[in-house]
Amino acid sequence: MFKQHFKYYKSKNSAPNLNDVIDVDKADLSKSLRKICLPGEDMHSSNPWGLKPSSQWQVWEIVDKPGLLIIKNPFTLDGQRMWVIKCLKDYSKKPNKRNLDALMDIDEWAKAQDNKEIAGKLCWVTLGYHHNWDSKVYSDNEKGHFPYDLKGMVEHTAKALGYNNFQAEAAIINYYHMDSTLSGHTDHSEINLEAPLFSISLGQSAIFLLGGHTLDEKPIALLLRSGDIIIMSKESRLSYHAIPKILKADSEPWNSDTEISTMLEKDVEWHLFDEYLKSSRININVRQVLKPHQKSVSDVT
Ligand SMILES: O=C(O)CCC(=O)C(=O)O
Ligand SMILES: [Fe+2]
Repeated sequence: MFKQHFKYYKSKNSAPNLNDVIDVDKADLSKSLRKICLPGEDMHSSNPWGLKPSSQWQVWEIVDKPGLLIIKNPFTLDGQRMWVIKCLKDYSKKPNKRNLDALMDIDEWAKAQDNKEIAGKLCWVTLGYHHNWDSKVYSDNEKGHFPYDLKGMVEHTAKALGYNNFQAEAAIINYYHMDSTLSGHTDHSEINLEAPLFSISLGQSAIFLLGGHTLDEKPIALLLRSGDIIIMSKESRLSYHAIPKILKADSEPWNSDTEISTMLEKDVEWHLFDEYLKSSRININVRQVLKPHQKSVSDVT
């Protein structure tokens, strides 16, 4: 079931029909979505993470997939730009682990940008407890610094949803091009499988499939736009999911002309990032690894 749907949406020969794709911007699909009222206290105060006050967020649960939540782009224009720049320029530097390490020694995204071929080869970066792509096991010896800013933004978002004790301890940044896909998988390496998983989309749009605990269950398809945050919690935390297709964005909230960016003058390099985003999507996938009182992976007390 899951694989058929993946193949259908991935198909390059014929453009897939998007009628069944849940889109939070389409009122007629509202029966697929249930509005969530935030249990956390309203976070009015301005924050350093480029997020609008949580009283302005629109949060939905997918009716057929309890525990799968989507926050429709809660970022300001500058907030989106800030996270794009962090993902491309800061987090892609050593000593963070990157797929580029196996390919070349290059360390500056801006330098790599002079050479489009190199910039295009950046596929993933891991932060904090590094995801081990082979063993899929986290280890205390394979742990880097988890950026304070990303930790702050995700834990702030978690609190707004009522997850007061969420700890951001591991992240994968995925860099997609228009023909990239991510096949069906579950994320089950974390010791703490009760903690939700936070996933932030930037740049071009994507079709996200979420099925059940086996590949036999029919997946739902959800359209993810730049700025959207999905949360995989409860029954959906261990469900199969995939990205079968990257779609051209119907708008560019990272270039909104209704909001004035204060970064425009400051960041003369923005055009480099803007150029990259024209044909790319970035996903920040954040997990808690440890149980509440655990100090390390090896702490079994
Ligand atoms: O790109 C996405 O939205 C999903 C990424 C994902 O599932 C993962 O990194 O485990
Ligand atoms: Fe995943």
